[in-house]
Amino acid sequence: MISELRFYMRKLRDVTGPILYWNLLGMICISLMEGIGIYMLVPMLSLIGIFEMGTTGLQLSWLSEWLGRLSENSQLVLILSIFVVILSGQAWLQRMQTIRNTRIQQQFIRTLRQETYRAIIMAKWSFFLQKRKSDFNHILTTELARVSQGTNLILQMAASLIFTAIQIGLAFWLSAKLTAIVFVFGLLLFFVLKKFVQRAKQIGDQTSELSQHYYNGITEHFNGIKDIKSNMLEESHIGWFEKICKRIERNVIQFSQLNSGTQLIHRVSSAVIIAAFIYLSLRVLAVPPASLLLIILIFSRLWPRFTSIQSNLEYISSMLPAFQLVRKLQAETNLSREISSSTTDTRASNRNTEKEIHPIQPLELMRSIECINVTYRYEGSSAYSLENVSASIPAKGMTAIVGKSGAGKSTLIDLIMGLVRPESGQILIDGVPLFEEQLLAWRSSIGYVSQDPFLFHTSIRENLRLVDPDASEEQMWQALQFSSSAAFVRKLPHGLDTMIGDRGIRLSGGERQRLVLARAMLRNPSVLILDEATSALDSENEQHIHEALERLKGHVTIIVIAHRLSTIRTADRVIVLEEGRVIQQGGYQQLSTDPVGTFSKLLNMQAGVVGQ
Ligand SMILES: Nc1ncnc2c1ncn2[C@@H]1O[C@H](COP(=O)(O)OP(=O)(O)OP(=O)(O)O)[C@@H](O)[C@H]1O
Repeated sequence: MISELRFYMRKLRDVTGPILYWNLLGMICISLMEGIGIYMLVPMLSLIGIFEMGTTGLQLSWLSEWLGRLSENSQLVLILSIFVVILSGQAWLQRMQTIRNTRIQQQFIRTLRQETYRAIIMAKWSFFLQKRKSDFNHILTTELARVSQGTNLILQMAASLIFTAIQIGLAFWLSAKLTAIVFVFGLLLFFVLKKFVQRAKQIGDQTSELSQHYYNGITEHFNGIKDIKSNMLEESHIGWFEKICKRIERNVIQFSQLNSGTQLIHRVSSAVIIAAFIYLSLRVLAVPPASLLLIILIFSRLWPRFTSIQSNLEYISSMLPAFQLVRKLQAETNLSREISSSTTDTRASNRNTEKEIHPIQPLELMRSIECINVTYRYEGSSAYSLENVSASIPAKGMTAIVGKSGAGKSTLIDLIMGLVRPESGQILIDGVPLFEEQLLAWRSSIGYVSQDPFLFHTSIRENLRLVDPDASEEQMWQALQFSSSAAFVRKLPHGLDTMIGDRGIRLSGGERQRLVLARAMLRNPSVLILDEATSALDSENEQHIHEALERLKGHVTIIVIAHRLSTIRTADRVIVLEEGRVIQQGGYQQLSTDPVGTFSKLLNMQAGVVGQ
């Protein structure tokens, strides 16, 4: 727990720099002023005649001597004026301090947010394969919000500690003996209540776990809403939701019970201690009433500070799991960084991020992509998804990868794109092994169109400009024409400015894929990889895509994961995969006429299905 706090305090200092020390200095001023303001009550009370400063044993004779030179009225006006000036100044400083605290907190949390987001997004693809995406959403929203709240509490706690130290100092000056007694009682209570702080941490752990559960659950439910509705699974999901909501409620109440419990103990003990003090002072020690008033004054200033420190400690402990989660995720992502040189450094990310991410010169594929004895299995899986795969993909030609579902087509593509690395074997680009250093250059030369194409919830224009912010209107229409999307985009209510995605126009799977194809082409890729949609394209669209690919042949290296073998009639090369192995490769004509080969069987099967 302490190491966690120390880590974040160090980070806070690194992020905010000297402003943090100014903040601490401000706190000291404020507490001094507050303390002086409050303890000025003593001379004021003595003026009113409630008690004699001398009788309290205070070292204030110089003050009373000095004041004695003024008339009684001037004394009162002077003291009250100083009182108002000090407390107003303190209020003004307090305001500045609050604003500075917010600045520090926001700067820190913004940095942490950017750092975490950057670290996640720069991680390797294999990292994402092992993680639930909703965990990232959860950490970037809920847990970071808790960290932000926790940071605020830490700053408050630092203020509280400084205030308390100064108050103790001032109180010591007024009466060392009394202060020491109050202080010892405070410390005693702190040790008695230590286990409450540990319990707060346990409740905080549960909070993190529950909110992660909640987040994952709702993300999954809304992703699968169509299945839920069509299979009438609403009730079971509502049941789950109600259960988790009740657990969250219980968790929050538990913390409130704990926190209010320690507050109660503090208050009750405060009443008991002060009553005991008064009794002892009056009956046993016969302390004069003026000193008694001073006891109450000191006690009433110090005790609430102890209470708030205890309460703050409990809150911070309950937030610590959020700090731990963020730190753990950052550590994991740093280990899974795509390229060791790509930075997650805060200062670097604050600079021109755009340039830092894209300074890469794309590669130009000239001869071929060769897979040599490539073997791969997913982490945690005992079975190989690809075993000893050797295949050749000629540059500027069209290569089709075919095979049944689960044969390993997507895995092979991921390896070729360098998204995952082979367990053994090599991928050669123009005869050169695909090393980490070239990875981004290689990937930036690839245009990839996935089976389930992704478009952002914004206009078509913005979606296209993602890959080339300077693309002209003409270039965009050319790309749309090429992917046979131009006709349907023209018919949309606002053409290129039509909003698409969740709350915009709903496009069909085929239309989405063609738009993503247009986007990929705007990038002018050296290699185009198309994971053909299994069902999204009707025969007319399929024909359009086929024509488009034909037009590209000879200029761009095309790799198609083909589910419909009719699209690849003109492929220069076909690679047939089965259970992670290459069982055939060659030209379309050659393989389709091989009567015993798997490819001709697949062709016959599809022809049979189509013919029915
Ligand atoms: N993330 C993963 N973790 C573990 N195993 C996986 C993962 N992704 C795929 N696999 C396994 O690897 C094998 C190859 O999968 P892959 O997705 O490459 O096949 P595919 O030919 O592309 O299938 P489809 O045509 O259905 O997309 C399958 O047995 C699959 O279960």
